[in-house]
Amino acid sequence: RQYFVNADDTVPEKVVVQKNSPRGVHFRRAGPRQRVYFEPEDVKACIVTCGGLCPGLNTVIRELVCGLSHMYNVNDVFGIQNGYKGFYSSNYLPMTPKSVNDIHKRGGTVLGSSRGGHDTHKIVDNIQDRGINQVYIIGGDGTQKGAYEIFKEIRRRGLKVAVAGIPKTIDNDIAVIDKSFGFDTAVEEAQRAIDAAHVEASSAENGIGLVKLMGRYSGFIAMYATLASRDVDCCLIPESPFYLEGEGGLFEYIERRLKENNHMVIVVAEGAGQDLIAKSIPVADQLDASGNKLLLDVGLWLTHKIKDHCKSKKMEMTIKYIDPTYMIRAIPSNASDNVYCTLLAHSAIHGAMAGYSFTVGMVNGRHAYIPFHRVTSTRNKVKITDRMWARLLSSTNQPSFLSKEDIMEAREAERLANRLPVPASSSEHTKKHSASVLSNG
Ligand SMILES: Nc1ncnc2c1ncn2[C@@H]1O[C@H](COP(=O)(O)OP(=O)(O)O)[C@@H](O)[C@H]1O
Ligand SMILES: O=P(O)(O)OC[C@H]1O[C@](O)(COP(=O)(O)O)[C@@H](O)[C@@H]1O
Repeated sequence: RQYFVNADDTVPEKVVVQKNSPRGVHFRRAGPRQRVYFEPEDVKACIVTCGGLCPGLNTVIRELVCGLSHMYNVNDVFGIQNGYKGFYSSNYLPMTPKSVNDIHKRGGTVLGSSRGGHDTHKIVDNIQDRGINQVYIIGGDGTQKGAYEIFKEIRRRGLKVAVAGIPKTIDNDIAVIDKSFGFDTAVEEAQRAIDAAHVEASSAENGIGLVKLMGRYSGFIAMYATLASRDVDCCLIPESPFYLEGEGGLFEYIERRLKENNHMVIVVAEGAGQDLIAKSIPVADQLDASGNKLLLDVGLWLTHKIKDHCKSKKMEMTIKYIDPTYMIRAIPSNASDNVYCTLLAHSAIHGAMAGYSFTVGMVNGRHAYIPFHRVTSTRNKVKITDRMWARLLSSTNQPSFLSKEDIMEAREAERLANRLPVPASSSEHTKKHSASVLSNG
């Protein structure tokens, strides 16, 4: 992880508030001092939330409004309602420290959110018409891509406007940053669903509790919730392909586990096994308003598959499927996420007041300003060749579902992604594979 901070020439390595004076705030970075770019009395700021919900959205909104007012005496702050389209389709909502005082105790976002509706020109026209000069945008990777488009258009028009992206992702799939706000809360809340699944499973003969957790492309919540719980016997994530039938397959493991323990708990991330479902239920891909692929319900599919398998083996069993997705997303953030949200909001304010445009985030434990394109060009995923996944496998004792070739391919993909040299011990297979990947670009 070498990107942290100073990856763009407009981005300071570290900005620390040094002095709060009526004429403006001075900043210190590793080197020379910097005057603020905006005089507080000139600032007109707006805040928007886009994409799916995540615990902590209201805390970030609250801290942006209060931070601007308390740290900089900026009181001209507006909320954009219902995501990007709110820039041009609804009225702006004036926000004061008083009006946002209690919102962090509620889940969701007081501003509303939406998918789709990103029209760069209309958005920047409205920013320009209304004289807004600081735009705080809270959302996931799609939102940050949108923020980058807005920033580029603002730069093209030569406007004196700072765009600050605050990454939100309950899936923890945004690259570069250590973790997203709301993630801790989500893992904690997932325990309640896992506990319920465990109680149901252990109260029945051959009981199976199946819990689906979020994670379209990245299985972080499923992995951490499994590691935290210790009641989970099997965790399935998108990064680790699995199969049902035959030696080393999921059915064989289920049979064994039920024989040994009489019950079991399975956690599945929503993006796991999508290729298997598509093979058994061929349906055309559907997209949401933002262009994200709509996933098929792996929990429901797996429930039916397990039932059918047990029936064919004349095995009595009970399976209870729990999908707590929206319950997890909708709760307010916990104490540690509240602190993290506050720090993110404050960093965003300091950076914007200094005139920078960036995505803010914690990188290797330091608050950093990151160029938009660095967080949107890749996705953070669980590395199945890394020790965290190995720890999970040891903790659950589940099969890895991986062949030797799968592991070598995963290592090779990781090596190519990190541009590392071919290890001396690497087999001919790996060398051939890397040569073919390189020649295919
Ligand atoms: N490539 C893109 N360029 C511009 N705007 C985008 C892009 N991708 C998504 N958006 C906009 O960002 C918002 C949120 O995107 P979405 O993918 O739904 O959620 P998230 O930000 O959580 O990933 C939507 O309003 C969508 O139109
Ligand atoms: O709110 P919707 O449209 O049902 O979307 C559900 C999706 O939202 C998420 O909770 C978060 O997704 P985003 O990061 O794109 O907002 C995903 O885990 C889930 O697949």
